[in-house]
Amino acid sequence: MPIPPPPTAPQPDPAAVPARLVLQGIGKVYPTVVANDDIGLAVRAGEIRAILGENGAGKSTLMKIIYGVTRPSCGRMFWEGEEVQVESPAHARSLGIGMVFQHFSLFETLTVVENVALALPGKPALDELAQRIVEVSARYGLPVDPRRHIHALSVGERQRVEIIRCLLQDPRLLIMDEPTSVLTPQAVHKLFETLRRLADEGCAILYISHKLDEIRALCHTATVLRGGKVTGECIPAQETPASMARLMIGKELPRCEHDAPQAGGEVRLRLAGLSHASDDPFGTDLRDLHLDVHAGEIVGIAGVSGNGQQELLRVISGEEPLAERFPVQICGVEAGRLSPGRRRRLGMAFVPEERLGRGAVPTMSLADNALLTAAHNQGMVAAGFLRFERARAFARRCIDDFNVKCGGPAAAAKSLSGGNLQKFIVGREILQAPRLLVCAQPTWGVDVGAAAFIRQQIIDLRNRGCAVLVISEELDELFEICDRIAVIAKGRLSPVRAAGATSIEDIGVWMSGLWPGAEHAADAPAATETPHA
Ligand SMILES: Nc1ncnc2c1ncn2[C@@H]1O[C@H](COP(=O)(O)OP(=O)(O)OP(=O)(O)O)[C@@H](O)[C@H]1O
Repeated sequence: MPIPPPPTAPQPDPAAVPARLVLQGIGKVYPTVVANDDIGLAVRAGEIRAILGENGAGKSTLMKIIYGVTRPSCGRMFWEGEEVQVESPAHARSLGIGMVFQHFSLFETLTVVENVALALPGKPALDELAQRIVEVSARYGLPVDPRRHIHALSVGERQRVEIIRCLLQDPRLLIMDEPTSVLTPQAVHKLFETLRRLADEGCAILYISHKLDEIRALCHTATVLRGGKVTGECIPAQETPASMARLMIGKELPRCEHDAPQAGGEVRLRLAGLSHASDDPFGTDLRDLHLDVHAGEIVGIAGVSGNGQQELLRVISGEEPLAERFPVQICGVEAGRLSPGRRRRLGMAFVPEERLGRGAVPTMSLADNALLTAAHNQGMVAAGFLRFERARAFARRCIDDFNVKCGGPAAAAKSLSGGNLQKFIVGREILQAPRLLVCAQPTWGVDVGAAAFIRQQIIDLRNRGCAVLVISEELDELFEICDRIAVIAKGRLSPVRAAGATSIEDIGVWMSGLWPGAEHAADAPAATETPHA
């Protein structure tokens, strides 16, 4: 992703500006872990402060305490000089605290406008509110349609709803927990302009992100957490991404090692003229997609969220079977009508973009979540009986090999920090030694050290002969790991280019639907492929 320009807002003079929020000695103890330990922190009007830390460092817990979602085990909190105990999110909102969550807090069966109405005091008229949503979304470059149902939105679109809902409340302290993880570069740019404007108007902002470039470009100050404790502070503009990564993880960042792809591998995934009408009236129809992914290569599909990625993933995974067999071919088998389980038995593994709900069942243990996708090929079923000890052992391997910080195989999926759950899900799929891995946003919300580790695991898997398809909005990531890259826009697939023969800038232009020959795309189909390298 291109680095947005440095902050234009002057850094507030700490002596002159009163602290809006002060925390003293905040602690939070869960049964298996001390999530926050004696945390002190202050944020002033007009200040944008980053909260940095590895997955599981305690950032979200601290933000949930400020927003009244979780009670601290100890410590004191002062809001504009007065000591407060925030009882609930409604209480936080009445003080002027708004929060954009990492995991969406939206009701799936309600529309955008109904969700927003729930967060506002009183009973706002829905038509008027819908109009305000349209205005705010246009002003801040966060397009959403207020009449759509949440379940029909991509994660990127849901995140826009969360941000708009927050902005409509005119917050005096805005907490953003990884707000840009699935936004496009243009939307990130717009969001930063908005945040700078809010800060200029006196709003204090606490900003959590694993994207160190963004933190350098946006934030005036940063507090670093490690193991639940404050381990340092810095001024991001005076640091490099590498020096901030060192502050966070306490060591140098590993670099991915990427050899040339193996030539001539067999086709493990073929889309053979895949067309599919979305059953959601606001969804994107897939139009005549052609793509081959070979053993021993990683193919990336870039694109702005909401351009057919969700529909494509459902059709490939089998969540939405087709009427015909041939348009989706997995490991040589025409699989368009097969169930997800049958496709997995052909050798496919799958990392969906939503980790809670699709990737894992929040209330189930990690061991039970391992059973859900790995039962058959990891010997967890014998004579019709489930072998729970095998599920526990496999979950333990995922935890150990992917360095998942958690209470063990019996921990509920929802008790893990976002990045740790992502590591678990990616580990669960990779450790099944698939012949084809399809993954969406594989490092969403994962800290820099763990993201580098996951990318290396994907590359190693490809080196062992697996075919990998990665669907992601992170162009940097796609260029780091992919051998070939295509773009999906308005349900069509661009030509596929060798990653070394194209650039982030070209792919960025293609993401708006403008690739060579695209002007004829409305009538002419078949995106052509460059030969497999
Ligand atoms: N409800 C809970 N029950 C038990 N443990 C929890 C719960 N919520 C969080 N934890 C644990 O507290 C620790 C801190 O988690 P937290 O979500 O605050 O980390 P984080 O820094 O926000 O991580 P990430 O960057 O991955 O989102 C983790 O070890 C997590 O497993």
